[in-house]
Amino acid sequence: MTIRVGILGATGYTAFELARILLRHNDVEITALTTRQDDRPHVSSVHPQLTGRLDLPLENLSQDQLAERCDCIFGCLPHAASAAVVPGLLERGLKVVDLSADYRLRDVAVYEQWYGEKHPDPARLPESIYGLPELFRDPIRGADLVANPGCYPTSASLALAPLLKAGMIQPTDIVVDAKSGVSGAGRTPKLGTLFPECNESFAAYGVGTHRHTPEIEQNLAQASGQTCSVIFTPHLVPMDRGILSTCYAKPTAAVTTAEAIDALRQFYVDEPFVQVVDGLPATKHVSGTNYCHLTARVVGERIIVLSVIDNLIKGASGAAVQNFNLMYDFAETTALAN
Ligand SMILES: NC(=O)C1=CN([C@@H]2O[C@H](COP(=O)(O)OP(=O)(O)OC[C@H]3O[C@@H](n4cnc5c(N)ncnc54)[C@H](OP(=O)(O)O)[C@@H]3O)[C@@H](O)[C@H]2O)C=CC1
Ligand SMILES: CC(=O)N[C@@H](CCC(=O)OP(=O)(O)O)C(=O)O
Repeated sequence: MTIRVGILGATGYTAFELARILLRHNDVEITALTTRQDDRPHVSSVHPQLTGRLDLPLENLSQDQLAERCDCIFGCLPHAASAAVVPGLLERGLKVVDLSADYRLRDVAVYEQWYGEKHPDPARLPESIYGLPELFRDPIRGADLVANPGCYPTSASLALAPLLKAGMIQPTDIVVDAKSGVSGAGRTPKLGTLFPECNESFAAYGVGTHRHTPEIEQNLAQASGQTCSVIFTPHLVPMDRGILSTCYAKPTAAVTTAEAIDALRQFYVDEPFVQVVDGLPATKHVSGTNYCHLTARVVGERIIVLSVIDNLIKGASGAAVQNFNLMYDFAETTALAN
C-alpha cells in the first residue's frame, strides 16, 4: 500500500527533515509540498540537500487540490495558521499529523491563556489525539488527526512520567531547566535567531510564560493520574540542533541513583527509541536520530533526570513519522532506524 503524502509549510526546517525521512519510507510517495509563494520554486532550490532525490515544486495549493493528490498531510505550519486549514483537510477525508501546537492542549481556555489568541477550531480539541507513543500509544493507532508534541514537552515528559507513574517523585515543585539549539525556533527569520544575536551567547527566554509549560503539565497529569505543577525555563544555545532537559524533582521516599535508573529502564524496556544510559547524555549522542537518551542521579534531596533529543527529529519530524506509522499500521520504526 502506498500512502500519498503532502507536506504543508515545505520551506521550513521540520518539513525538510520530514521529506528526508519519508524518502526512506517504502510505503510513502511525497505528492505535494506547499508554500504561500506563487512562483512554484523547485524543492532543490529551497532545500539543496534534496537535489536529485525529490523532483517536485513547492506550490500554493488549495485544500481541494491537496485532497486530489494526497491521502495524508503533515502540517509544518505555525500554530493558528495550522488550525485554519486542518478542519477542511479532515472534512475532505485526509488524515493529518499536525506538528504545530494547535491540537495538543485539551482545554481551549488553557490554549487561549498561554498562546494569547483565540483558537480557530476549538471544538476539535477534546477529540484530537496527542502523539507521544511511549506514553500514550493506543489511541494513535488508526487516528485521523494526531497532534505531534512540542520538542521541549517530549524531552521533559519522557524524563519525568515514568517516575511519577511509579510514585517515586512528588507531582509538585518539579523544575525543568531546558536548553535548545537554534533550529528549534524554525527557519522563518526572527531577530533573536540572527547569527550575531545568538552566537557566542546563552540566554533564558519565556521564563514563567513559555507555552510548553501547560503541555508538559498535561502530559504528566495524564500519565500519572495526578495534578502536576512544573516550573519550566527554556534557554537558547548557540548550536544548530538538540535539546537537553535537566529535570529536578523531590523523591517521595529515600531512593538511590541505581533505583531511579532502574525504574526508567524498566519503563522503557520495550521502547525502540528511548535508551536509558548510565553516563551523562549529550545532544550529540542523538543528533540526527529519533532517539531520546535518559539517565538519573540522586543528589541531596532531589532526583535529577537528564534527557536529550534532536528537536527536529524526536522533537518533531521523526516523532511525526513514528505517529504516521502507527496511524497506518506500519512497523513503528519504519524509516526511522538510523
Ligand atoms: N523547529 C522545531 O524544532 C520544532 C517545530 N515545531 C513546530 O512545527 C511547525 C513548523 O516548524 P518549523 O519547520 O521549525 O518552522 P519554519 O519557520 O522553519 O517553517 C514554517 C513554514 O510555514 C510557512 N508559514 C509561515 N507562516 C505561515 C502562515 N501564517 N500561514 C501559512 N504558512 C506559514 C512558511 O512557509 P512559506 O513562507 O513558504 O509559506 C514556513 O517556511 C511549527 O508549528 C513549530 O512550532 C514543533 C517541534 C519542534
Ligand atoms: C528554540 C525555540 O525557539 N524553540 C521553540 C520551540 C519549538 C517547538 O516545539 O514549538 P511548537 O510548540 O510551536 O511546536 C520555542 O521556544 O517556541
